[in-house]
Amino acid sequence: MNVGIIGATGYGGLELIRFLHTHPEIEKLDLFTSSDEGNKFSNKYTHLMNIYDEPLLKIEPDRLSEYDVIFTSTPSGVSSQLLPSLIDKGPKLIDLSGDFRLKDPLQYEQWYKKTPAPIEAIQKSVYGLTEWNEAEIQKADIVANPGCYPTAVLLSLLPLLKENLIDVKHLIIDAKSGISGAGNKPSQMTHFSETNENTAIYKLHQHQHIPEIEQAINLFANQTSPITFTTHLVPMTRGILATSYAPVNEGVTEKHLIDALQVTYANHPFVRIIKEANKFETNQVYGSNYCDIHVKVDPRTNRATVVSVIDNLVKGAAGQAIQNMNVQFNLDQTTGLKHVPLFI
Ligand SMILES: NC(=O)C1=CN([C@@H]2O[C@H](COP(=O)(O)OP(=O)(O)OC[C@H]3O[C@@H](n4cnc5c(N)ncnc54)[C@H](OP(=O)(O)O)[C@@H]3O)[C@@H](O)[C@H]2O)C=CC1
Ligand SMILES: CC(=O)N[C@@H](CCC(=O)OP(=O)(O)O)C(=O)O
Repeated sequence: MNVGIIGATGYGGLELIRFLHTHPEIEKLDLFTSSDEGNKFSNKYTHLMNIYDEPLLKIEPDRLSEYDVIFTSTPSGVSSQLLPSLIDKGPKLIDLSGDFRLKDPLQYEQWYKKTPAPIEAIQKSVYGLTEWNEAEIQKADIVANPGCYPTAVLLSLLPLLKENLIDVKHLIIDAKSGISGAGNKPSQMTHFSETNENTAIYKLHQHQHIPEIEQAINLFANQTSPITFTTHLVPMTRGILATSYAPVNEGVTEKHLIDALQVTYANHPFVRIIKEANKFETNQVYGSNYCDIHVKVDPRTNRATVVSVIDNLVKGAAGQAIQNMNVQFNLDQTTGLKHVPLFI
């Protein structure tokens, strides 16, 4: 397969390169830039020296239809302009940004504060939460890869909501992310002296992943309710830990919750249900495409605590995007993604 990455110089792009480099079906991998045309990729990223020494390519929309797959790993508002004219023109399109995730363009405008993609393109896009939407992804010309937080949250909650085991109306989701979640463009929020020795809550009640999570809960679990979702920035590079709290419904025990998770993911190699967790931490999935989930019911409050961890750049971005590509091309989902987590 011939693959192009737009946004190759960003954090998501770098992870796409890392996994696609050893993917057995990739014959050609071209790296595109909007700001650094002609520069040798390894000048910028020395860890890829002798591996990707080719110059970065200029984005020429007319030539993108030559590829089998185009990944866009660009800030919001870029792929909404670039991809619509490529739909049905040959390449499978996989967008890592939020531009094609929300089905209601008004919601995109409200939460992203940007102009939405054309409605026809939004309608053709398929939400790429692989474990929950495989049949649609397989047929899709354009995949909207999920956000990092929604991936961690939805994988852990959907089985419980779908079986009506927990109460969505009283659901509270508290999530924490490493700083690479904010991309490689420095800002006041991500500056070392602002993040080191610090933990911050941000985008309170305004996070763009709130409507994405609500939309997916409706689509896959048939439940409609506004959710409470808060995000925190913690001083680490990678990782998301999402903790959700909800009352269990009448007659539901911890075993019911564990069974629902185990049954749902029995044939999904990247989701690991951890029954007994003396330790449960972001580092256990570092650098890998795993999502680990643990659940416990507190008998004193009758509330379930559901916790999940992912690497935001892998299962939360590039890894899941490649998993979706594998599905689109009828390959085993794990192709090119069998890396075990790094011990750090
Ligand atoms: N970081 C994360 O954990 C996750 C990120 N995402 C989403 O994925 C997307 C990429 O994220 P991330 O890699 O972190 O972001 P980065 O900021 O690290 O990288 C984005 C890249 O996009 C390129 N770019 C910027 N403007 C344009 C433009 N106008 N046209 C074409 N390319 C452009 C830049 O490369 P150049 O200047 O060379 O063109 C840049 O390196 C974002 O939408 C993000 O929200 C989703 C899930 C997780
Ligand atoms: C730590 C941090 O800043 N994380 C980002 C996640 C970015 C992302 O995945 O957002 P998209 O919906 O645009 O893809 C955030 O909270 O906005």
